[in-house]
Amino acid sequence: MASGQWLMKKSSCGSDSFSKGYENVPETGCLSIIVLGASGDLAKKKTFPALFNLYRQGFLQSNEVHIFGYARTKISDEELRKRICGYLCKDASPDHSEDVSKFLQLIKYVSGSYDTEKGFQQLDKEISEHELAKNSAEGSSRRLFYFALPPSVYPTVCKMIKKCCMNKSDLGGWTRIVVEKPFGKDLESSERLSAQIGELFKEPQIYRIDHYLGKELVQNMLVVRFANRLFLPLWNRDNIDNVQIVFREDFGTEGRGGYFDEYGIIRDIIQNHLLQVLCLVAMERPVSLKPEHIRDEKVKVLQSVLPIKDEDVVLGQYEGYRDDPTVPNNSNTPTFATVILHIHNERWEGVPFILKAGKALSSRKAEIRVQFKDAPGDIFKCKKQGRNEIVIRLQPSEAIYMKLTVKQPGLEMATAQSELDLSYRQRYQGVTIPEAYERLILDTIRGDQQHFVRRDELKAAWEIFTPLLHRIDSGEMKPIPYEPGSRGPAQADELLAKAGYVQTHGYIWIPPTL
Ligand SMILES: NC(=O)C1=CN([C@@H]2O[C@H](COP(=O)(O)OP(=O)(O)OC[C@H]3O[C@@H](n4cnc5c(N)ncnc54)[C@H](OP(=O)(O)O)[C@@H]3O)[C@@H](O)[C@H]2O)C=CC1
Ligand SMILES: O=C1O[C@H](COP(=O)(O)O)[C@@H](O)[C@H](O)[C@H]1O
Repeated sequence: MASGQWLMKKSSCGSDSFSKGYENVPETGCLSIIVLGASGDLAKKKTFPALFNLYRQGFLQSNEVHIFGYARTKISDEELRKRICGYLCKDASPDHSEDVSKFLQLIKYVSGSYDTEKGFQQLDKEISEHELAKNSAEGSSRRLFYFALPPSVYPTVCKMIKKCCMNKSDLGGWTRIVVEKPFGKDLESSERLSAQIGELFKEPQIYRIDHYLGKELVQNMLVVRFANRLFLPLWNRDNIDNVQIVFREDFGTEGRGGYFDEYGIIRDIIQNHLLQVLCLVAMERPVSLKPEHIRDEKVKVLQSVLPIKDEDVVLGQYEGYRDDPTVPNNSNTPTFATVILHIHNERWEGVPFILKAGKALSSRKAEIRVQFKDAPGDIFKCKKQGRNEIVIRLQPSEAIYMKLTVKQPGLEMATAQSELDLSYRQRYQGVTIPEAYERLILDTIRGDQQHFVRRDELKAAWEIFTPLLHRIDSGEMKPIPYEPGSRGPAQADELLAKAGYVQTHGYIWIPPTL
């Protein structure tokens, strides 16, 4: 098995005001990872593959770790292993297959319901047996519960864990829970869910996962902003004209229509993933890299966002979305939205933050595009060629590039748009960029909450979007139909132009090839 391919320093920022009493948690020793909802889609596609990659790279040691799948479906250990096997070995090299079979042997399945004690007592028995087999002193081991489950069952599952499966943390070990989005449907339901979970678990035990916070280039945002003298004086309303944070998918809801129709694109992508990215683009410099210092700054940005105006919103629904039998024929759910947010503070007053997300569009990509103002006193008459932009391409083809105006090589004094380009595939050849889930699961084991959403952040995020969401839910605001495979409704581009975004016509960034 290869040892860690990607460099990760042991967290030095686990202790903070929220973590009092948790500073001395052991980072070695018996570890049980319990995947609740192990029979489901997320578990097989993301959770187990992330655990496998951590195992393969030596971050999970077979002499310490045991993995339990839990769900109602009655299947054997072997059946669960078969279900997930195909998702583990995408690049099936020969040494890889040995790792796969060793990893699969670490997995045990327990079947039980989510609202009765019997199954959880059985689960506790299995975990304890494993802990005993690893000679772990009672209570000194670590138990990580990953909720790959619909949020409707979170409260009962939390109760059952609290009642039947807790590690005795006062003896040095810990119990942590990782909860997936969506955390509620609006401010009220989210607060209710938070209160229910909060009665049973303390904040340092709760990891609200937003997998966009685990993406390499999202994590790079703070470094680019705060470690480069170049950007420090420019990152404000005096120099930046507008910011776009864009998510595009070139496929529709595909088999998830029932889930999606209840939530829509704003709850699925914008209120969580894109808003978290916005926080990192807009926040002030944190006092340090301690999780609470970072999260404090994120909350301040969210609390400075002004109420959303109707004229700053364009909604869309792709044609054919309602053909899905699990989607009602009269669905008002947006599959596309452009929403402009305004941040009322000294740094950002007057700068539109344009959040755009859509399904069934012409391409798949996620990026942050920071567009600078025009250079004053344009002696080259090059204004029409476009503005300076820094683009952070989250996916695909991770890259950071800066669009600049330069002299066109040749005898003429002509200008052209070009770029300074840091394309990861070219610059970091042979380096594997970890999957977001991989990195975040490792953080939960290490007790680092920096890249997880704190309860007050979540509340502030819902406060921004709840009034708009209620107007959509009640049918007061309607999505405009758009053709699948298109850019979305034309009105969204008109809104962009109105917000001040200037498109560089004729310029296309092409990821460099090796
Ligand atoms: N799938 C994805 O790509 C993503 C999912 N998520 C979130 O992750 C969580 C899990 O998602 P996903 O795996 O897709 O969900 P699934 O619908 O596949 O559900 C997971 C498991 O939960 C159990 N389950 C399903 N519905 C119910 C119900 N109504 N009551 C009780 N148990 C139920 C089922 O197990 P059994 O019947 O065997 O008990 C199922 O296998 C959700 O919160 C989702 O929003 C977040 C990001 C991406
Ligand atoms: O959370 C979600 O994210 C995926 C997109 O994730 P990505 O890492 O592939 O960008 C999206 O398809 C899904 O609808 C949403 O629930």
